[in-house]
Amino acid sequence: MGSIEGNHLPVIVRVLDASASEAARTSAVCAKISASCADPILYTDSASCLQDLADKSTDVLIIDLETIGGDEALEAYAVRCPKAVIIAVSAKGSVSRAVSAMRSGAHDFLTKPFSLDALATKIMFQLKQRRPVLAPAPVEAALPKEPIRVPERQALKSRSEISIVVQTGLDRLIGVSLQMRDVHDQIRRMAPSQAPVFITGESGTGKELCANAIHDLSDRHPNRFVTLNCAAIPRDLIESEIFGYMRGAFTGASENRAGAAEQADGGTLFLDEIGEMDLLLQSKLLRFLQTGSFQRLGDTQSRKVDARIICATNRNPVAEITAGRFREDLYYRLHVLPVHLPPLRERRDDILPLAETFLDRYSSEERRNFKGFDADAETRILSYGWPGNVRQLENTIRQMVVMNDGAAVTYDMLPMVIRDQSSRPNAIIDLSRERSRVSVPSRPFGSIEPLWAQERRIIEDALDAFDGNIAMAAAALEISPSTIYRKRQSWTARSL
Ligand SMILES: Nc1ncnc2c1ncn2[C@@H]1O[C@H](COP(=O)(O)OP(=O)(O)OP(=O)(O)O)[C@@H](O)[C@H]1O
Repeated sequence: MGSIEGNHLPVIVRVLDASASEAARTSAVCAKISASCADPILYTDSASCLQDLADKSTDVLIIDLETIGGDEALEAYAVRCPKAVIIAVSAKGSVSRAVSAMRSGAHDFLTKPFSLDALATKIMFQLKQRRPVLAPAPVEAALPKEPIRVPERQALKSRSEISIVVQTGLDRLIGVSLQMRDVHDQIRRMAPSQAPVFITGESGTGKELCANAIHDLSDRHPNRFVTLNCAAIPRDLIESEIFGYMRGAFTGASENRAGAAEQADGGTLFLDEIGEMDLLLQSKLLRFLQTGSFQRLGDTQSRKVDARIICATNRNPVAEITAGRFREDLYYRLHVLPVHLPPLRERRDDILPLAETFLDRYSSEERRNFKGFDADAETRILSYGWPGNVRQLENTIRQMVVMNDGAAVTYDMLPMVIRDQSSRPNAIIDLSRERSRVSVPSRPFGSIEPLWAQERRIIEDALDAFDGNIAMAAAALEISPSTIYRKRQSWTARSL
């Protein structure tokens, strides 16, 4: 995104709407966003918009879904401007439409008629997520003193405060679990190096955020962080996207164009889903890594750039090498600094802090009043398996916020798939197995234990079964963690 890297270039806004008057009205949003905007570019037809998205820089794309033939068509636009903020608008708004548009690449959705203020708020929120406007600072100064910052549940910021918070580096990669503390630590150590980073982890575990954090904490942060998602680009276009092309190199190459490698000169090139690259292109990438030089498609001249490479995959790279789909020599070139992001189900301590952060974020954005989760909702959220990892958790919270309002998220607000855990046996932890590991303490035969003592025994059994992890014990007992804290206090009071 040309103007999104802290160099204060004007924001480039494109609006696609078959109705010229609607497009013109929408483009007036430029006057409302607190960033300097170039003259917005309006389109009433898809073809010219698609062409420009492929060839020219775009920071914000506002796109009418009826004009492009529905939310599924959105993907073709998103692929052409992977760094742009995309706001989908539609006269046929519904939650399923919004969710589907977001799945196809939109960052947000608005139902027509919408207010320009609402549109401006959404754009600014997304731009700030993407553009940490930082004064260049020495790396040490950029390092957060506290590695983890989780919003205090009771001390919610005001909406306006939340919307102007600009998070960078590790701040955005929320995690309090031991595993995530370890990841934060690795990121801090790897950031100053120039060596390639190889990030693995299931889809939605935060690989891109991790790559972003490494860039933000490196001395390359004043320059660009360029992402190329190899899975989102047709295989035969990946080469021209990475290395660029010269006019006439292929049909449709109407002008010379720099690829992602050149755009990332002095900065970081993030190759997401690298496992999707075909073998021929893998050998070109290897040559680029070995020599730092490459040729644009259709060019005879070699070019050199200085871009740090970070790549990510949700596949098992060793299995890919064994299967002959990934070059072993490329793997060893790239696999210098490995980072693995564990799935969310293996770091359950992160679930609540993440859920609360998303609740704050989307309540503020959607102007809702949520302050937290009630005990039942919290228990369900903590015990669910989250096969889609943090992305699924984020989308779930967002969907709940859009659909409901109140002070607390209740169990009934949870989507069916989370509530109805019996339909997804693998999605929940096997509590019976966990419980069977602890022996039940013997009790005197025939004696009646007071209720509080029975409760205490059950809760302590559960805590033992989960190595003292209160969140998991509470999830197993289907009570809120705060109930355990309260009960513990009452036992202490009894024994005084
Ligand atoms: N630790 C985290 N803290 C806050 N948000 C997170 C975290 N991890 C992931 N997310 C959010 O979850 C979503 C998915 O994250 P991201 O795109 O980084 O995952 P990914 O592993 O790269 O996924 P994929 O493999 O599908 O590309 C994003 O919206 C991101 O902001």
